[in-house]
Amino acid sequence: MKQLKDIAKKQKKDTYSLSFTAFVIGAMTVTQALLIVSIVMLIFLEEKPFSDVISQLAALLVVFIVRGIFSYIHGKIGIGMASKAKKQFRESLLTHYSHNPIQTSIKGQSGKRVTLVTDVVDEIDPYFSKYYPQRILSSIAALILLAAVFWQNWLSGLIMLVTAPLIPIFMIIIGKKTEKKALQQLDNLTALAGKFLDSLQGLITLKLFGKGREEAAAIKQSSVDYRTATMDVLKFAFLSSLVLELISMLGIALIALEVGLRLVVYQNISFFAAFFVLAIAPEFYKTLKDVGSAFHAGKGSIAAAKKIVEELAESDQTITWGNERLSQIAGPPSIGLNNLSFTYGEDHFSLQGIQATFEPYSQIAIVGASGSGKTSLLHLIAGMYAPSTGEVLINKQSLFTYDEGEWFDKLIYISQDPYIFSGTIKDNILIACPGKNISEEALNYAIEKAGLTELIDQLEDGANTVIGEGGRGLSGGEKQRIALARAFLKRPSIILFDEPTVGLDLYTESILQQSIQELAQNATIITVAHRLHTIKQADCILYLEKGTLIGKGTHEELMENTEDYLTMLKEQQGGMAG
Ligand SMILES: Nc1ncnc2c1ncn2[C@@H]1O[C@H](COP(=O)(O)OP(=O)(O)OP(=O)(O)O)[C@@H](O)[C@H]1O
Repeated sequence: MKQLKDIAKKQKKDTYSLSFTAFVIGAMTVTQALLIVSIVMLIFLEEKPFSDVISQLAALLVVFIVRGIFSYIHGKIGIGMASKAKKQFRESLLTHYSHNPIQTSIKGQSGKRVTLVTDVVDEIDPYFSKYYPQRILSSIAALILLAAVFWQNWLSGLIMLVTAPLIPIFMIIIGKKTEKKALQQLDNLTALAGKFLDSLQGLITLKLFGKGREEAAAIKQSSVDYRTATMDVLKFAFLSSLVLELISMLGIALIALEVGLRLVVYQNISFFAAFFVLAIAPEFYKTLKDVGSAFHAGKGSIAAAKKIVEELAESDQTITWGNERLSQIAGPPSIGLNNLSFTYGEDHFSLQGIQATFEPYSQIAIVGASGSGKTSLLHLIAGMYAPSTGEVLINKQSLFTYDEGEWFDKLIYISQDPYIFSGTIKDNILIACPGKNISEEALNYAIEKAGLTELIDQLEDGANTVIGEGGRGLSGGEKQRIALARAFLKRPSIILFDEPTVGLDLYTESILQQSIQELAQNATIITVAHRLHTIKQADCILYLEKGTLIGKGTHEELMENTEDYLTMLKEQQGGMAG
């Protein structure tokens, strides 16, 4: 609630505009009642001709129009505030997610995140578009109406004063329950989104394992839970409307009784005052009732804001980069790993005290059994994770003292399964050099070097063929070659390469080896290596076991002095280690 209140308070101009429009609406409501009462009195009690009330009727029309226009403006301001607040929440979430992209993306939960950024942020809307403007309107207009009633008949004013607080008291009681239910509903919605996306992404695996029906049942259960939670929220909404309606009817009935008795039995009130009070009372209770309904919708927004704030508070390992320049340094820098340690969390896998130095233009291979921490080490060198202790040194200076953009300009990371974005082949290659003007020749050179020419020539739209989501699919080898084309276009001075473990086609294998050799002429290459060929030709091999660096040196050196290395190679390569 505080979060939303603060955002609303910051939009000062809008709050003042809302107060002004509320004042005009309140004043117009009183004027409208005065005009209606005087027209009725002139026509029915004083039996004046129609021509005598034309000016009042014209004034009434103007009041209707002014009230309508100001109500419209009031609503519009609320909608504007809602859109600003939603933009702010979306920006905070996107900044949060993009601050440390790797850390965020490895945790999965994409479905939950997409729902938070889209549907949950949309739930913020009613607070600003309904509740906040209505609260201002109701408090200002209700005061004006109350003052008008006190002016004509203090007793009716007193009844209003006593019955009116019942509405906010009831709102608070039911609001507490609603918020809990709304939170539950959002939990179920994010769970449903996560489950659905998960099943969609793993559809083929599920089908192959014959788990389609089971998964469909799980999704059904998830959607039933969401429906139940939604019905719970609606139950409270209906209950709330019913009680608000009852309170306002009770208030109006009491006033009607009091005015009727004084007019007919005691005859101590004028017809004008009685009629005026009866015209104002429904408007007074309506404005309070409206804030009650808007309050209910606003509670959903509070629950949504809580969910977003929780997400924003969840601490990712945020990395702060410095502003030392790297772009002036020609060629690859030296890379040092100084007592580097990292953990995914308490009781999780950790890398411990890695010590190594890589000279410029060297070829480094990281080897070890599956799960020994090779990819994690590569991520640490890339600056995607922050080490728990120790540091990565670039030209003897901590990596994080450098400018982030300049560091990522210098390196390329070729993962085992390069990500293909929805777009053309050309777009997918050009992402290697964002914002740069790349000539056709340079692009064609990269395509040729990556062995993509033949594939592109076969396609009707050539490099403009749409791939990725919504487009043509690509094989694992073709994806690898797209990643290589990115590298040729970028010409990085550091290449981090997670060698594919799955067997690639022979063509891609040979292209991969040739390309890496060519790229290596101008770069330092650090490879998570699985192929004996890569391992053998490395200048330095880091051999990892359960997150610890067990051996370091050339293939021959490790063969000689690290027994586990030999055993691992024999197991991996089927006895061809020598
Ligand atoms: N986000 C994570 N949270 C917790 N543990 C993780 C996370 N990512 C990886 N791990 C664990 O860290 C360990 C090292 O993983 P890593 O991917 O670095 O190994 P690897 O040597 O590259 O394995 P492979 O050769 O099979 O790819 C594994 O036990 C893995 O389960």
